[in-house]
Amino acid sequence: MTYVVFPQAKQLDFVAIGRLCIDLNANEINRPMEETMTFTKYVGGSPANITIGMSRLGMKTAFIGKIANDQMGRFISSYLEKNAIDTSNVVTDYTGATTGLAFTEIKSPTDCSILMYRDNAADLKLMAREVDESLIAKAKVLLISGTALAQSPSREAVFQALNYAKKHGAVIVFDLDYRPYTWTSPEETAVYYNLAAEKCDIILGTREEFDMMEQFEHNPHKDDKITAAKWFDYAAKIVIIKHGKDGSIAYTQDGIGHRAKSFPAKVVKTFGAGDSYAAGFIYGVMQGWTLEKSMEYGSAAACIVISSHSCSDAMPTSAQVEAYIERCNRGEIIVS
Ligand SMILES: Nc1ncnc2c1ncn2[C@@H]1O[C@H](COP(=O)(O)OP(=O)(O)OP(=O)(O)O)[C@@H](O)[C@H]1O
Ligand SMILES: O=C(O)C[C@@H](O)[C@H](O)C(=O)CO
Repeated sequence: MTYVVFPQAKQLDFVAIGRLCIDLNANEINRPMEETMTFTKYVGGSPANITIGMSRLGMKTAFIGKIANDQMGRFISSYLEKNAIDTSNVVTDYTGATTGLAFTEIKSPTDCSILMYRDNAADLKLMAREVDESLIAKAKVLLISGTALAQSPSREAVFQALNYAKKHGAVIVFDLDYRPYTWTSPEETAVYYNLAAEKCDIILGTREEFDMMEQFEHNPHKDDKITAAKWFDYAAKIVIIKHGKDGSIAYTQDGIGHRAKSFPAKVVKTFGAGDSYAAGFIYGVMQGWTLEKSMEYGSAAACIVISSHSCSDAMPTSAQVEAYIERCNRGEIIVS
């Protein structure tokens, strides 16, 4: 059963818009930030990570975003280029904005948090007029991510990208990626998330992210099926609700909830799971696979990333995902 039809004639597989930043991941893991002395630098930001993941899986990708006019900004653009991502629409800020930094604290494999430095962040300065219509016109998929909606002018840039994607028939994917620190109030957040979600074909988020969007609605038991059903009255064809290590469920317009098996992982840290899952899942549905197989692929990609130190750098190739699934099937990954 095909739930989403991708415009196959287009030359670019995937373009994402939004956050490009730096992750500084603690080297001394299993201790609090107060006791952490050294960090390793990686490219970060959820949509950037997903694009890197798509590129590693062999897709033709591009990114739309804004970087600071400094060494960090140049590090980000050169990393994207090394990963075969088209950066022609990654523009540079000249107002003195800085690159967002995410210091990650890894207290234990299940207790991780992110300490953000995002004042005057360059990625949120992207303007609607800087979004290249011709790039979106040639893309099969546009991915938006919620954090870029948090402030103007980046918010308008995302809505402009959505207009172009609709005009040119790209499939639109919304990764909710809710990071409270860049928003001013829960009401503002819910309003803009809902406005954007109305336009999207595939919506991916955690239960908690959908709870945030539903704060003015009646879903007392946080029922995934009720959550998903709302979006089928708009543009959605697939709504995925993620539940961490308990896996995920994908709802389709026919009311069916599709579940896939999840895999064991020797977890180093939990962040990055959602980004690698998104890359693996979108890759799968673009190959014409069943939702179950695509979700399984996303889950295996997520396991690889959460078993690693980084998010972006650990994004797997197809060979790595397939090898991981085979190792799991042979019972070689045992989690104590
Ligand atoms: N501990 C785990 N063990 C195995 N698989 C996991 C684990 N945590 C997450 N996953 C896989 O990754 C998918 C996405 O994880 P999760 O629901 O935590 O997303 P997320 O909250 O968006 O991630 P992130 O922490 O990157 O924001 C899950 O559906 C599951 O397949
Ligand atoms: O910007 C953030 O919120 C942190 C990201 O850079 C980090 O890579 C992550 O959280 C992955 O999902």
